[in-house]
Amino acid sequence: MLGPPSREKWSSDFPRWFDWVIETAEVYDYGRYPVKGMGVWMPYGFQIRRRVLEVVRGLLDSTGHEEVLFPLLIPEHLLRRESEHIRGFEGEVYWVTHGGREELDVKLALRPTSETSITYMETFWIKSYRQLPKKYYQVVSIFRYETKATRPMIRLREVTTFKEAHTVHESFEDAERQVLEAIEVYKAIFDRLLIPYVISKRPEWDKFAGALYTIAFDTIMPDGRALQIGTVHHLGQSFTRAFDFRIQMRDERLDHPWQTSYGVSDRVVASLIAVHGDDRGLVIPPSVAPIQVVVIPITPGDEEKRGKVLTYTAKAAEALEKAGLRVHVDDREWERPGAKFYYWEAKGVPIRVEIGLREAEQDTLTIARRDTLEKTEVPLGEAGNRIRELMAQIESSMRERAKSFFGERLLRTESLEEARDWVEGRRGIAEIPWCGRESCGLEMEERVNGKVLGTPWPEEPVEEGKRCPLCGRPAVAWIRLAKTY
Ligand SMILES: Nc1ncnc2c1ncn2[C@@H]1O[C@H](COS(=O)(=O)NC(=O)[C@@H](N)CS)[C@@H](O)[C@H]1O
Repeated sequence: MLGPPSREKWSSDFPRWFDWVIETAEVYDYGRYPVKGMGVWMPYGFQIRRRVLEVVRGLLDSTGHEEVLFPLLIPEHLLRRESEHIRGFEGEVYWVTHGGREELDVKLALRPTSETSITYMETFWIKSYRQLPKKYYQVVSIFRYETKATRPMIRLREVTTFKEAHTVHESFEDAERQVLEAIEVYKAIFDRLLIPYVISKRPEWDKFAGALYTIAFDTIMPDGRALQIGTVHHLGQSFTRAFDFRIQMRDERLDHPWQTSYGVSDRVVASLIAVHGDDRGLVIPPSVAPIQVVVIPITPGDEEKRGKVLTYTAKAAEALEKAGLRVHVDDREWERPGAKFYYWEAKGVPIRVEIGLREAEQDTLTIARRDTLEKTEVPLGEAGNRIRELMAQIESSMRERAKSFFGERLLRTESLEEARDWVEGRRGIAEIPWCGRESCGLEMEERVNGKVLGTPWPEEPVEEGKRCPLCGRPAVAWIRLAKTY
């Protein structure tokens, strides 16, 4: 074998690779639906999305979150209740102004996110600290009139896989504890999907509208640009004050409770596709692969031998299904084996099983793993266990490969020029010492020609003597910059 598939196109022209792979693997149809920034989940992609959401829901449900479902439409007066929030979203809101031929007397927003609608209903549901903490979440479509370049799954105007969690607490500290829990949940989600990330505290000038602070997860795309794949916000009492939401506190006082919110979106699927792909297509982690094993019979011309192969194929598929594997037999008559190999490699199926006359006569299976294309032959009787072991090996080698790729794209330097070359050169994230002042932070964005992602979370001390390269003051933190999506 020539070794694992190349990643030339995958890294040299990532946006085109991404468009190619989601179309070739029949994951997502983007660009043909006649509304900008809105795409269609096709059956295979919808299966991947469903399994990713199973991971997300599983981790939220097992940490005391309750799933809810709120209306899509938010009346203008609710959306405008929290001034910072509406200022942050003013330019991005879609409005509904008519019902049929009638003009509506109240404009209705398509939710850009749901802090306002959820806080409003919480004022009816929650009266006492005894009911806290409350942890709601929903998986919905949200709508944002994005003006930056829209991209499939990565920057949408209808974000179709938006998991938003909203929590209520009796104190700032308990909300802070919830921020930590949300970060642990997000770490678990991305670890399960083998997606590497850095966690940063967003700078004051780029936090979520209405939040006290924002903690963000960023991964790095094959072209060296960072992608924000999850965010956790401490909302303080911003929304509870705006909605005059008071409850009876432990000391009998009436006071405003404290909130957090945290979200992930279609970008989780986008980063799963991007981080693990190669020039042949998707490489899907076995745990979320819709099909884990595709069985391809290689039938000789002779009728009798063909029958032998197909009978054995059915027996093998049944044995693998009995072993609890998600199996698909590709017995399409009109496709040659080679074309089938490419078809299923593009779809990223972790394991391919080839069955020809030899396997049928020797009661064996030839197994090819998608990530490295390596082949082995195993007796049918051991195949279930061997494939399960192989899938575990695939997960850990995919995790390692993603981690080492990511590690090579983090640079720590005291030189602004080196940081600029790194970011300009789409090499990834650069970290430089920072004095903590906004003016220097914004100046660095100019000089490095990148976006400030923030500072490491949890906070890391900066060694003695490190100075901000712009003003010379002692550095209080390393600041991260990168090209971003
Ligand atoms: N236009 C978009 N397309 C795809 N994903 C997006 C888009 N806008 C935001 N996201 C994703 O959604 C996550 C949460 O969005 S957010 O604005 O940061 N936070 C909120 O809306 C809070 N209400 C927490 S749910 C982001 O971290 C990002 O990964």
